[in-house]
Amino acid sequence: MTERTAEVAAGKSTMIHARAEGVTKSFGSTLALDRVDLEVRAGELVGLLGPNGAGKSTLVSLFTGGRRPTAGRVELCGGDPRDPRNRRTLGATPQETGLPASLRVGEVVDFVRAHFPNPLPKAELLDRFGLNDLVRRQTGGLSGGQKRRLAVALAFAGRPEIVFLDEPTTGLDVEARRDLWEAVRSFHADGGTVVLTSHYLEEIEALAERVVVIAEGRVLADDSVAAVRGLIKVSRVSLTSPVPLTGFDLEGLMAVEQTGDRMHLLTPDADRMVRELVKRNVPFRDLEVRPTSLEEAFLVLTGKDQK
Ligand SMILES: Nc1ncnc2c1ncn2[C@@H]1O[C@H](COP(=O)(O)OP(=O)(O)OP(=O)(O)O)[C@@H](O)[C@H]1O
Repeated sequence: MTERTAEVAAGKSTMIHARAEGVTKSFGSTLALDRVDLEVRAGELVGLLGPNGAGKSTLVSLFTGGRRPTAGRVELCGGDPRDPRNRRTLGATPQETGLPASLRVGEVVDFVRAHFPNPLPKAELLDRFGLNDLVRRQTGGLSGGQKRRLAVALAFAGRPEIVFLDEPTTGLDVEARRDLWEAVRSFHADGGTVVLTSHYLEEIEALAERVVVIAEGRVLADDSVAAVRGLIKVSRVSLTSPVPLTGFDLEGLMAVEQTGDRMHLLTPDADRMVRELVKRNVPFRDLEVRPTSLEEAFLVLTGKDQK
């Protein structure tokens, strides 16, 4: 166990690896990030969760020095992420990675490792990310999932202290996804700091202890996985009723949507909602209950789906 690992294991680490303070980023008239505050301490594994266009990739690109904030301050390892000296211990996999098509997997790994003073041994890197069988293959001929695995592996080539993984498992099959999770877990167990983005709470749940929920450029929640699960656990109770539901004052109703003659009631507790409907003598037929998607839960959370 390294000194840092021991410190992290003992919960003593207060070192901030990445920090955003009042960060705003605009692209023309699009406000991608709106006064975001976030601190990532050494040894943490943080999941950034949010729907499409929430601002996750933009935040990652600010932390990794790819972009500059419009307002506010971003720090990586105590300094400006745009200064290469502060990126020496950084590893990153952006959402889309351009790999030189004519180079072989082994050559790309060699090329990236050569940029670091103390890289991970090639065999270990290939092994951890299941790339052994692909070493002699040109990257241009790899499948989307294989390219993704290589791109994520490259983030770990220089033995980083902190890695940013932007939707690392997109396009991976179940087995490859599990292998990748295992590699991330083992990096974290050795004291590494991880920030990963995802659309899926399940993915973040499999890895992270802390979830930062982002929607429309703002941090909506920063909490444990269990707390966030409670926050975004929304069910949809659908029914057909000959009468409008307004006026029934149903307890636990977060929002109502209508498609044709079907009414969809969004609620944190579907059982209670069904009891409410019966108690208040609401006439209904064809009752159906299902969990909502994360996107729907976010609409409710951001107040876009008012009753
Ligand atoms: N280079 C750019 N030029 C213009 N608008 C941009 C640019 N990059 C991002 N945006 C906009 O900023 C907002 C946030 O985008 P971002 O890619 O950060 O979201 P995201 O949460 O990563 O989404 P996804 O999950 O779909 O990748 C979106 O409205 C997007 O269209």
